[in-house]
Amino acid sequence: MAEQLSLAAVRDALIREEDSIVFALIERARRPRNAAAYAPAAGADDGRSLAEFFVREAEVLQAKAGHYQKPEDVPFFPQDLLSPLFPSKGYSKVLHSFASSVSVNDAIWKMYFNELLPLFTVDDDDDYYAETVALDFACLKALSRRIHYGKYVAEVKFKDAPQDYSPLIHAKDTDALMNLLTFKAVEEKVKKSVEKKARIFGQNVTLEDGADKQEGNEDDSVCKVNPKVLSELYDQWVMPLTKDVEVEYLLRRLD
Ligand SMILES: O=C(O)C(=O)C[C@]1(C(=O)O)C=C[C@@H](O)C=C1
Repeated sequence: MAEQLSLAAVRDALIREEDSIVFALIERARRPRNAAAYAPAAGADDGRSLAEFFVREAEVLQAKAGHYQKPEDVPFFPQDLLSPLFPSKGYSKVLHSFASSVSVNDAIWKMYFNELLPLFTVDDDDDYYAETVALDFACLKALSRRIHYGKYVAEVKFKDAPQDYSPLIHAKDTDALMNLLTFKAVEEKVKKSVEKKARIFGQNVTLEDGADKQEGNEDDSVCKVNPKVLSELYDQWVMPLTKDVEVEYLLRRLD
C-alpha cells in the first residue's frame, strides 16, 4: 500500500482488488464444484481435505519466498509458517504495529467454502481436484487481501478524524464505530461496480459482427459468473467483513 495514505488512494486500491476477485472467481467457475476436494481425505494427516492441505503447503512456500510480510497479506494457517529465506527491502509501516495480527480469515474460509462456492459452481465432478484447489487458493487470497485492506481504510479514517473516533474507541463502542465508518452510498456504488465488472470480464468474446452484447442489453445467463453473485458477495460478506476488520483495528488503535 502506498506510503501516502488518503481515503481516495485506499478506495482506488479496493477498486483494483475487485478485478482480482472477479477474475479469480471466473477462473474457478471453469471447474465444477468437485466436492471431493473438500472432504476429509483418507490417509491424510488429521483427516484434512485436499483443499486444506494445498493452502497450508502453498502458504509455507510463499512465506519462505517473502510473502505475508505486509499487513494486508494474511495467511490462513499462520502457525505453520517460517521466516522468509530471502532478504527484501521491507515495506513502509504506515499502520499501527499490531496490524498484522488483525485477521478475519477464519470467517472468510467458512464463507467461501460453505456459502459462496455453491453459488457460482456447477454441482458436478470432473476429477480435476488439484487444479480446483489451486483455483480456490487464488480466490481465497484475493478475497482476504481486499478485506484486510480495511486496516488501511481504518487508519485513514482515524487520522482524518481522531476527535470523532477516539471517544468511541475508549468506550469500546463497537456499534457506534461501525456506524461512523459506514458510507451506504459508497457501498451501493461498489456493488454496482463489481456487478458490472463481472458482466464485462465474464463475456465470451466473438469476432462476429453484432454478436457481442451491448451494455444495457445484457444476458447474464451467458456470463462466466453471474454478475448478481458478485454484488451479493460484496453486500453479504466482503464489505461486512471489511468493516469488521476496520472495527477490530480501530478498537486497538489507541493501545
Ligand atoms: O470506502 C470506505 O469508506 C470503506 O470503509 C470501505 C467499504 C467497502 O468495504 O467497500 C466499507 C464500508 C463503507 O461503508 C464503504 C465501503
